[in-house]
Amino acid sequence: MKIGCPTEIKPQEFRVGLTPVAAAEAVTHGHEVLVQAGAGDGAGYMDADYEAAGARIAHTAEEVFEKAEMIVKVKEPQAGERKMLSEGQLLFTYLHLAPDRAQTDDLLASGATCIAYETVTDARGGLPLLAPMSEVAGRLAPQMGAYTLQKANGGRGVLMGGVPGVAPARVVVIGGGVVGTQAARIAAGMGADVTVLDMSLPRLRYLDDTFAGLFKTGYASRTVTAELVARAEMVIGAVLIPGAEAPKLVTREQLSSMLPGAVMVDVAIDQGGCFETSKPTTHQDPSFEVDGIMHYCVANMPGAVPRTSTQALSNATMPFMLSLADQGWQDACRADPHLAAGLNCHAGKLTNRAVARAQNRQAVDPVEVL
Ligand SMILES: NC(=O)C1=CN([C@@H]2O[C@H](COP(=O)(O)OP(=O)(O)OC[C@H]3O[C@@H](n4cnc5c(N)ncnc54)[C@H](O)[C@@H]3O)[C@@H](O)[C@H]2O)C=CC1
Ligand SMILES: CC(=O)C(=O)O
Ligand SMILES: [Mg+2]
Repeated sequence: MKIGCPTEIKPQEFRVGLTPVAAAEAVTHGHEVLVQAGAGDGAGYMDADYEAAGARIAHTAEEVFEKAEMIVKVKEPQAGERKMLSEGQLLFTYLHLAPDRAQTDDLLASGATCIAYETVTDARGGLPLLAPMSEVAGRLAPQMGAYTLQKANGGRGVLMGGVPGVAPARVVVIGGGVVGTQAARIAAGMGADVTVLDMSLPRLRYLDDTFAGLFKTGYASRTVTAELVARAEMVIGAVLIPGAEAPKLVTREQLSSMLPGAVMVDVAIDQGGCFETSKPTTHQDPSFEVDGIMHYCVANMPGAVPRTSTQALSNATMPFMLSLADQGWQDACRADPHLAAGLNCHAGKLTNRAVARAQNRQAVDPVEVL
């Protein structure tokens, strides 16, 4: 199969869809790999590294999109990239379609087959292609939040760990999955007073058994959430209902009950955000203020550490990329229902129920297109 990897064009996105190691693996499997010139620069991979791995360098994104049967990327295709997709082409990347009607329209119109990293599942109920980036974003969230908490950056002027005789910052993490767990670990490591809220009792049990003493857990009822949010210096939003738009768990009205200069880090922003006042921001201009509360809502947080993130993402995507290339998408999805769960669009049809529900559209079962 001809596999193409274009340069990411989302603002301040320096990750790349294929590492030279992944390219070499695909070449060993007998595939042709075409990488856009400079695609790996931001992550520290030079064109020569890809050539040494057996890939060819394309001068433009147009060439990659025109020649490749499968496009491997990181971020959802931007409007200009969507115009270059063609019928029968396979796109393997993050999509986050639920809150993004314009992208959904374009992908359906292209006739391409689109497999979204974030809805591929595993046998333990996890999301194996979202998890590595959730680990990165979770570990970054307290770091970004702590910077935003500094007075000069609009925050309350509170140090995460406090100092002897002065209390640490109170941090509330809503959602105790991959992002939430990593965020809580780092925030606690910085010395903050951390509570993780979730609605899943098995998850709370796991967190309590594993991290007792490091951070506290709480059941995410509206009342408990509102009480803790009102007293927190930092709130980290980390909920997920796979494929669906994030539920709004902190309303605009609640902001007036919060500490002035408190910081809300909405990691769930790529699924629409879990605070009513969130809107997506970029690494260039990451935070904004509403009613005295700072909001950090960068939708591609792992792009800030592209070297770590590219390696972590590629470790997870490589086996799936290889089975798509070796078997073709239909046989690969027939053989692996967890990969089939990643199918979001095929030949103008929407194939993910949660996305269809979020956008009030019809979906067909992926099984029908296999
Ligand atoms: N902004 C960024 O750069 C990135 C964003 N993300 C996003 O972060 C979010 C979280 O991802 P993961 O941690 O991997 O998901 P996960 O599935 O591991 O965890 C989500 C947790 O939220 C809990 N939850 C669901 N509804 C809830 C509610 N109403 N109240 C409290 N808890 C609730 C679930 O029980 C689960 O434990 C996703 O939207 C994901 O797309 C992930 C990576 C990067
Ligand atoms: C998961 C995701 O959206 C990201 O890594 O940017
Ligand atoms: Mg994202």
